This record gives sequence, structure tokens and C-alpha cells, in this order.
Amino acid sequence: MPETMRDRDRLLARFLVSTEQMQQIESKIFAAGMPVAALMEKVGGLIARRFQILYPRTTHQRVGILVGMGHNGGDALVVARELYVRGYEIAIYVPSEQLSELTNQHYCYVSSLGVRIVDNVKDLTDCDVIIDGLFGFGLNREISGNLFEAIELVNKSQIPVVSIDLPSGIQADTGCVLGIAIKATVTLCLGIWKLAFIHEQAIAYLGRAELIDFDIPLADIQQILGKQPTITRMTADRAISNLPLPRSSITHKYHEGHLLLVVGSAQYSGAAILSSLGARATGIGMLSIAVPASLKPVLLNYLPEALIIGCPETEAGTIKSLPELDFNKYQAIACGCGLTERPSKVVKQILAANCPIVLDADALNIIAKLGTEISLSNRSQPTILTPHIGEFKRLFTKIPTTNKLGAASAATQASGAVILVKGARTVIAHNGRSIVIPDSTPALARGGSGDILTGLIGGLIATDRRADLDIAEVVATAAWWHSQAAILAATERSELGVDPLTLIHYLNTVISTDSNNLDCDI
Ligand SMILES: NC(=O)C1=CN([C@@H]2O[C@H](COP(=O)(O)OP(=O)(O)OC[C@H]3O[C@@H](n4cnc5c(N)ncnc54)[C@H](O)[C@@H]3O)[C@@H](O)[C@H]2O)[C@@H](O)CC1
Ligand SMILES: [K+]
Repeated sequence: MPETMRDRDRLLARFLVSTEQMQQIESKIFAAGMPVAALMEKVGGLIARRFQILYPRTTHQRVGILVGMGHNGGDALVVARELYVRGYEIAIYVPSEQLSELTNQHYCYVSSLGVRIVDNVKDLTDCDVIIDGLFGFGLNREISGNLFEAIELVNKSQIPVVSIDLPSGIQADTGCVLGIAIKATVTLCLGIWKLAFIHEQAIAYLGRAELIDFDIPLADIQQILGKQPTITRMTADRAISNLPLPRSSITHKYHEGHLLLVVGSAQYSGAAILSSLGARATGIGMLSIAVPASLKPVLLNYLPEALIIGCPETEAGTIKSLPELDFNKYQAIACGCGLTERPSKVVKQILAANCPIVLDADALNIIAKLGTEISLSNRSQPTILTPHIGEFKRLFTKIPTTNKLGAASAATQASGAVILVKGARTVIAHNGRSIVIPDSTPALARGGSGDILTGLIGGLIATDRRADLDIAEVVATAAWWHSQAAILAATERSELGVDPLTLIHYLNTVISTDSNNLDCDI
């Protein structure tokens, strides 16, 4: 075996393909001798096996199957046959007149077995579960007519749906809905994750997404995607390998990084606390926190170990100026949470520091006013901008935001900064590469979550002493960690129970769980 199964799973989980790339990979497999029909048989068999685990016959006896004209429909017919011979009651609905050759062969054979073929999609509405094999990555135009009506009816029926490869109606590259799309309960993505899975507009249709590995040789994938693919997914093993763990047994606090946070105002003192607690979770060796002087006691109350720098403050309770600070002491600076937009001079001062800086929230609005490209043009060390989509629009007024992935790439190209665009699928772009955080939870949609992320990013950058430090990788690790902690907290406490202090508590819990369970949970 050329690769261990575990290494294969780990690598496969990182890849994302466009339709064109998938077709190129498929062509390589066929050119090497794999018969098209044999591959469909293999894939259909794997789907059928997974289906039987998800929906056993004992509880889901009646299965409706939607069959499209292309190979997605062919896969569905192989599944129909496999389930039929194992005792499921199958009803097949084929809305198209013309089937592709291989799909038609499967259709003829399945019909010859006596499987029930229905003329109307309404006849599937008494099924326990429906398998959607209408379209996969071959969907290339709006859905209309009886196909539209079939999808509409299935969506209204509330019957669980398992979509093969993609929910039919979702465009494989953009995640856009072409007219209408199946709202899947489970989507079994075939071979390699399609780009659609990382686009936010597809999320409501995907249900729970799983990858069905059908043994595409990694060499073929790597040949088409390149050794350093342009877009990848952040995964557990990848993120954990970037964490500052295990610590050297002879380390000391000055070896574990020194982060300066410049945060807070009388109005937003909580943001200062939360970003500081986020940084603390990274195990940072030394944490300095510059806040308006009046906030010192409250910060000390939460973080007795931190060096709190009380700054001169305005009447409004914002930082007026930074005291004399030697920026060379710090491995990173994170700035912006709860700052208000007043301290623009302070942000300008920080931009001159000769270390990586993370700018969030108010610091982003300040540099948007100063002019993003002008502000960042003289920086010799990495700058990390972490906008949500509203901040992004203010920062990069000329970049369209309909496609977040494209927007992040354009922004990094325009500014030279590492760009992290927050959302249900957070994207990190730098140097022509993008990393997507594939999982998150709406539990994070509440004030304070972003402040914690800023602290995490700053802390991880400051603790990372690798000579070949890939800054985008570290930023993506922080975003992955943040999402995973929220997912675990939401699982245990519901999506309503993930207040920021709870999230902070789960940050360290989730990585101890993940690093212990890596062998089984990829
Ligand atoms: N690439 C691979 O390695 C494999 C692919 N397989 C399956 O093959 C699928 C792709 O097959 P196809 O390329 O045949 O594509 P699809 O099965 O997605 O369908 C393409 C067909 O639908 C028609 N069509 C597209 N949009 C339409 C619309 N809006 N209304 C009506 N008709 C429309 C096209 O003209 C074409 O005939 C995958 O999603 C997967 O399910 C598997 O069988 C095996 C392995
Ligand atoms: K499908």
C-alpha cells in the first residue's frame, strides 16, 4: 500500500476541487485503465453501504430514489439495486426522458428486476427516506419544469433526503442555487470535497456532509491540484500540528512568546478582557495589555498574571496615547478590540512596529479611514486583518464581496496583508493561497466571539518560534480552534449556551480532546 490509510484520510480531508479539476482527475483514472462502469459500480456500492448504516432497513424500509439523466443518476440506480436486493422497498422516479448510456443500462437492469418505477414524484411521498441522484457536478443550467416541481415537492415533504455528491440544484464550484435545490439531510460527497461545500450560500442545503473516499490515487490528485494547492481546508490534524504543543520540557516564559494587546475603552472594557483571555488560552509566556488607565483594575481582576499598561486616556475613556514602549520586546501585537475609532494615532504608531500585527474591529475602521493600502505599504513584517464582511466592505471598497473566497484573495493581493474574513465559513488568504475553515456553528454569532479570536491569533503568532513560520497557516489554526471550541460548547450546552466566557473555557478543553482523539477523529 503506497500510503497509510491514516495519512491518506488526513490528506484527503484537506483537498478541495473544482468541477474542471475533478473531471481532469477522473480522466486520469479512466486513462490509466479503470473502466467507467466499474468506477460507478464501486462508488454506488460505497454509497449503499453507508446508507444502510445511516438508515437501516428496520427503521427506513421504504426508499424513494430520484434519478437524473447523467452519472449522478447512474450512481443512484446502482444504490437502488443494492438496496433492493437487501430487502428495502424501492420506488424510483426518473423525471428525464433521455438517460446517458451507462445510466440507461442500469435503469434497464433495475427495471428487469421488478423494482417499482413511479410516474409521479408524489408517489415518493410515503417513503421513509429519499435518495437524491438528480444532478452532481454536471449541473450547468437553471433547473426548470418537472425537475423543479420534483425538488419543490421533496423539500416540502419533510422526508429525510440523502444527496449523492451534491444536493441537486447546487452548482459544484460556486455553491449557488440554480433555480431550486434539494435540502439534504445528509450529503455524501464523492471522492474529493467539491468547492460548493465551502460557500456559505450552500450551507442551508447540505445537511450533514460526509466524504465517501473511493480510492482516487493521491498522486493523481496532487498532480492536478499541485503540491501546494491554492485552496485547502483546515483540518484537525493540520491545526493541532501548528499548536505550540508539546512544550519543550526545559522551556521558560521568555521562550513562549510575548504578546502586546492594545485594546479597550471605558465603553468597551469587555472586549479588552475577552481578547486577553483568548490570548491567555494559547499558553503565551508573557502577556502585556495596554488599556486606558482606568481599566487597569478590572483587567487585573481577570488576568492577575498579565502586565497591564495603563495608558493616558481621553475624557471619553479611550486610549489617548501609548506610553514609551519598546516594540522590539514583543513577538506580536494585536490591536483594535473595544478601542473605538478615536485612537487613530495609536494605530499609526503600532503600524510602525517591526513585528507581526493583528488588526481587528476598530483598528480596521481606523485604517479604512486612513486608506488600507497606504497604511500597510511600509510594513516589513506581516499584517493580519480580520474583518467580518461589513468591515471588509469598508476596508476594500472596490472589491466585490459576492464570492468571499475571491474577495479575500483580491484583498490580500491589493494590501499584501494576511486577510481573514469571518463568517459561517471563515476564509484566510495570503500569497496566492486560501485556507477555509470548513465547520462552524451559529452559536458564534454573538458579541465578544471575535475579540476572543483576535487574542487567539495574536497569542499563537507570538508563541510560534518556527523559522519557516507560515503566518496564514497559524491564523487559520486559530480560526479552526475557535470554531471547534464553539462546536463542542454548543453540543454540550446548546447553541444558546456559548457565551464568550464559556467559549474561552472550551478552548483548552477542545484541544485536549482533539489531540487525544486524533487517531479516530479526522
Ligand atoms: N468524477 C468521478 O470521478 C465520478 C463521478 N460520478 C458521478 O457522476 C456525476 C457527474 O456526472 P455527469 O457529468 O454525468 O453529471 P450529472 O449527473 O450531474 O448530470 C449531467 C447531465 O445533466 C444535464 N443537465 C445539467 N443541468 C441541467 C438542468 N438544469 N436541467 C436539466 N438537465 C441538466 C446535462 O446536460 C447532463 O446530461 C458525479 O456528480 C457523481 O455522482 C461517479 O459515478 C463515479 C466517479
Ligand atoms: K445529487
